[in-house]
Amino acid sequence: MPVDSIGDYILTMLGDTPAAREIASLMGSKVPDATPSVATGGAAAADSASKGFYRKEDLDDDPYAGLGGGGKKKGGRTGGSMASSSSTVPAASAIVGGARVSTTPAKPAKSKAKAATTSGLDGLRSALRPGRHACSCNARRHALLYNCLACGKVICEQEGEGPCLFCGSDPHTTLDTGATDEAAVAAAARFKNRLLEYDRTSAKRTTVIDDQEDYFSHAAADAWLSQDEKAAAQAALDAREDAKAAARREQRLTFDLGRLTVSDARKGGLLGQSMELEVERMCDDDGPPGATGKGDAAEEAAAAAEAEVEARGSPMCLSMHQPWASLLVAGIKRVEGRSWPTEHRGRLWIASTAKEPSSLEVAQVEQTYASRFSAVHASSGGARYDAVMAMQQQVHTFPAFPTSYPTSALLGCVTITDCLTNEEYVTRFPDAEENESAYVFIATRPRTLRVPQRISGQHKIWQLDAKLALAAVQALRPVSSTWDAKPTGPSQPSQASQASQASQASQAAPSPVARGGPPGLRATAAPFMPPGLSTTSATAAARAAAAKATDAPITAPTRLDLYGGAVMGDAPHATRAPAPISLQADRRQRLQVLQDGLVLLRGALSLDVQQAIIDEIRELGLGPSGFYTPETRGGSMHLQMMCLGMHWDPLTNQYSTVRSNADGQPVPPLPPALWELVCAAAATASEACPSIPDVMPGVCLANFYTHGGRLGMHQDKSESADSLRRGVPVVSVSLGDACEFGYAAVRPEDTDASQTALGGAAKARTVRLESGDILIFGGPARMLFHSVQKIFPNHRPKGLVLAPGRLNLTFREL
Ligand SMILES: O=C(O)CCC(=O)C(=O)O
Ligand SMILES: [Fe+2]
Repeated sequence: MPVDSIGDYILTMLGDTPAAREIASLMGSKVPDATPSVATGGAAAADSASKGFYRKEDLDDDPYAGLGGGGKKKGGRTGGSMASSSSTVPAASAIVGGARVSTTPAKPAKSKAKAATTSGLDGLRSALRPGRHACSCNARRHALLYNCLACGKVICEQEGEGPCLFCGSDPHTTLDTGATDEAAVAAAARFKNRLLEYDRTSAKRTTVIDDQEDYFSHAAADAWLSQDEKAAAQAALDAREDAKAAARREQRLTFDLGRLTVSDARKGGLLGQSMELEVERMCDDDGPPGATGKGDAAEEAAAAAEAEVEARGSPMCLSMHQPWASLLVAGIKRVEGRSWPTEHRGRLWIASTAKEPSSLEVAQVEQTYASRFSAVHASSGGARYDAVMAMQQQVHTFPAFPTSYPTSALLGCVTITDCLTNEEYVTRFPDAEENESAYVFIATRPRTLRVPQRISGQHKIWQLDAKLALAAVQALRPVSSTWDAKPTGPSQPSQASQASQASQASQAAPSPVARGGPPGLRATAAPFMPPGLSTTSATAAARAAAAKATDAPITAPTRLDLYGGAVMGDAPHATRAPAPISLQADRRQRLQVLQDGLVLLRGALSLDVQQAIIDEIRELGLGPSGFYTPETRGGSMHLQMMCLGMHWDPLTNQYSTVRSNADGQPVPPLPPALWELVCAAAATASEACPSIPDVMPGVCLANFYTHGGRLGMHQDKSESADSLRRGVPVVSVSLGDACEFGYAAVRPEDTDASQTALGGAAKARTVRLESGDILIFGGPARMLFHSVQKIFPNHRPKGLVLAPGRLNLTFREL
């Protein structure tokens, strides 16, 4: 097809639109001059009849529709209303709501096509049909009037003013609604202005200035300084760094190996105290290595005092035959017997003699200790207890036997806390290993040397070379020694200590021990206290005594001493051996079923057993993971708490292996003897109330309430979903002053009847819990709400040694 014809074809197919004309003229067609005023709004209507370009659909429906569709030709004017005009009409101003179409005769196509080309799209905007017609040009072809306020459609001149041809809404109504509401218009204007203001100031407002930078960077990087100030600050910084570097080059340090100190010659002062202290802090008899001592000022003071005593005096050493020497520093053997007493307290180095033990001798001794461990282990719940503790990673294992028993060697050290006559030893340590010597040295905090040092020993307790001791201290390794029974018992000063003191008093110069050191390290008439805890307990005792006088709650950070300032000697039963922790024989006769699943074992514990439990808890409570006052989101609790087995965090309501909300300390294990007691109590309760299942307690919360103490209504529900679902009981042991214990199936202020499904009365009831009672709530009563409403001061068994108040232990299975 010739190119000309293509142009014609385009005009035929696309209609006489300016765009089509332009294309056709580019293709070389002789485009007739449809309108003299393409650029000013004229339409092709006038010439369309002769050229056949004008099509009805193009105008009736959509100006763009003609581009794609065919249709019948239509000649002449489009309607009587069509105005005749040869002038150029400003599109936007002259034509609103109507249309003006030029009737000017056609001019040569070429020049008009050119005019269309030069005028561009502006020229297209004026092609209007008379009247209002729906148009989808989006004001690209016709001049823009406004947007429909209802549907947003772009209204062009072709559509004209009036109800929207798309959605039908009337702009006047729409506009009127807003326009008459002056308040709304003003608010909208304010809002608009605010947005514009935000936009204008956005960069300024969103600039981040890091205030913290001051703390973490030097002045030269301070965002608040000007360039000059920054430069000055940088110069000062450089000068300081230079000065420091110069000073470092001149540093002279003096290591005093005798006094275990490091000093700076220029400054003329001590830089570091004894390096021993660090090692001392790592080792403790009352918990796993590294678990104690940190952060406890009293213990640090004790260790410092011990080191000071040693620094002034001389390190002391005891020679022992193998295999006992190695077993002592390995924490397997816990005491050492001699025919002579000693006044030595504190660190005692242990050296082995030259006598080689036979393999039979070693095997026999090891066997003796292994069987002893099995006996202690079996009496404390054995495998079932192990299973629970292993789950909580608190495995009680027997310390490993030494792999060798070197002779003539320095092996390690222990801390001597006391020297007892044999009679005293048997009374105070009825469960501990046998020893028939006239005097028994109580050894704690065993530590072994990584590499034993060859040495030739002397008799009795002798002075070790200070330099060797200093080197040895750094090679010490703590060992766990928690497997054996802990010393418990009366608080009289040992006769052996008195004998030592008497002999010491007769000497002209006081011994280092008498001159200094914490009370527990001295041979005084102080009550027996576990090593490392003495200062803490003395301070706590003073505090508790003060609290007793004022009956004020004990909130000081010093650990609570459950003896409350009393000494065990005050108690009538104190001279007797501690009772094995078990239930009273007649417990079944005094059992009360308060409701299904809620059982009270009245008087389940004898006075001696109550005291034994208090003693055990007191010792743990004085330790680094002892009693503290928990903070909840609502403030401090009105009690002091210590957790055993796992730590209950009141902020998260969850259990953790360390005291997550307090001091990060690890949690002491659940004492095996208490574990057994709890299993037995739950078993007794379930005999009377079969809805109560067995319990394998993994955690104990010890709460101490002073006379003003209390605990609000709550459920114990931090345990696992499985434990709660099975209704595994909570076992609660009451000691000391009686209390009013409230319980209810629903929280009293809660009227939600759905909760009565918990069983029992919805109304709160109370029961008085006395010292030695055990309350068990499990099965359908497991989720009971309960509270401690008040403490009855001095309502307690006579002779019980416990600070004024109530001690409660709740045992739960996780
Ligand atoms: O002290 C008591 O008798 C109750 C203690 C208690 O409910 C708890 O520790 O959750
Ligand atoms: Fe509770």
